[in-house]
Amino acid sequence: MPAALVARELRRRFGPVEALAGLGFEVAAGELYGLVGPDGAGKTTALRALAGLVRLDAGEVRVLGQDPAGGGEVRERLGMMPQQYSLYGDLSVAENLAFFARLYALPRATFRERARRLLALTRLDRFRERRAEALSGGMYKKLALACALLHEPAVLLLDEPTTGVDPVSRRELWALLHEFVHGGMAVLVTTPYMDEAERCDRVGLVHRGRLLEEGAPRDLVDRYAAEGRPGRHGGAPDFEDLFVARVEGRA
Ligand SMILES: Nc1ncnc2c1ncn2[C@@H]1O[C@H](COP(=O)(O)OP(=O)(O)OP(=O)(O)O)[C@@H](O)[C@H]1O
Repeated sequence: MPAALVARELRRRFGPVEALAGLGFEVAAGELYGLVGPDGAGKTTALRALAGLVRLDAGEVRVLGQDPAGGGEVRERLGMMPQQYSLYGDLSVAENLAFFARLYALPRATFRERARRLLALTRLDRFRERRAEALSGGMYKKLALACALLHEPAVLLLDEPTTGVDPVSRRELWALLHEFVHGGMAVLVTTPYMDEAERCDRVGLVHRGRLLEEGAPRDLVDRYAAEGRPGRHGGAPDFEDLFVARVEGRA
């Protein structure tokens, strides 16, 4: 089966900055893939390119075999949650969902059923009448995720979905993601958190617009440990040790 998401040799320059310098990776249906890297590594630019929102200097992206910049049907099968997700602050939780349902032209009965399920999953059902601007950071992100999932996309792109979210809500958000991935969704997530990287099926370590290393987090750490490197606390190395060593190695 062809990969749900393909990024091939992506290149993009912003003036003197080479944001993407040949980045490539693939994400299968039913896989949770994490792009991990320091600030400015090119993660957001890669995600936006996959959504067809960045003009590339070279390389190509494919979403379910199609070019997302071509518009049309594939856009409808794509969900995206950018870092700054704009909900309507003066609308309630329920009204925000209804707004996005109209945007996706969902039939009323379909919307009702999905909104009910998403509100239950995100545990926002008790807050359906609360205005979005009065939600906590974690609840706001969960509502954004619910809005991005309302049209049941086959592919989901999430840019640092848990930044500013408390540990309990972070855990809930990840549990939700795993549930959707079990259902066959392809999910690409960027994260600056090492513990989150470890929750992905596979991760790509991005630095200066390139992939330094890729694989299942456990395999990457095992490979690193096999090089005879100790962890920062003297014990076995973990993902954070690997990350710091790889990035510093290229500094
Ligand atoms: N529209 C733009 N105009 C100019 N420079 C840009 C633009 N978008 C990104 N860049 C630059 O490209 C580089 C990669 O940025 P990008 O946002 O993709 O990194 P990132 O890995 O997502 O980092 P962060 O987590 O800090 O957002 C950075 O140096 C950034 O300043």
